[in-house]
Amino acid sequence: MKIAIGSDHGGFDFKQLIIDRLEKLGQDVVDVGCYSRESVDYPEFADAVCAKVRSGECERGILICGTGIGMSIAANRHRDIRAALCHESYTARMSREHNNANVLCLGGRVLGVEIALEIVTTWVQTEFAGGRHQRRLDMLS
Ligand SMILES: O=C(CO)[C@H](O)[C@H](O)[C@H](O)COP(=O)(O)O
Repeated sequence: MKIAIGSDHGGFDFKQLIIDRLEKLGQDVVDVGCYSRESVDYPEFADAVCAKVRSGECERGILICGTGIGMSIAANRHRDIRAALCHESYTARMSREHNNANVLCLGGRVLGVEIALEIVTTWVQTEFAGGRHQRRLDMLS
């Protein structure tokens, strides 16, 4: 699967670790930045990742900022983007099974590295369950 990933400075350190994990899982990663710890503005990177998902170039996206909140607010402003801010694996699994989340948001300043990598692994490996959940998603659009 092709996954777009982006962060601001608050998520920059996690981004490379997550890219490494995604590549180990056999995923194809498109990194839209940022590329240093210099202060930047999260909406720019949320927009870049969401554009790649909406265009179909990437199947899913991952966004990391300090808390994950700014990225999730920004991502969910885009039509057809279902962004899930996750702090543990159960929510990450449900965001895929029930919500067909196509963007995962994480907080680089609030999560431990191992928890973040576990969330990413679960989210990437979980499929949408469909059925009654599709009916509910249809109601959103
Ligand atoms: O948007 C956020 C919070 O909702 C992100 O966590 C940002 O990373 C954070 O606001 C950046 O803060 P900074 O003081 O400019 O480093």
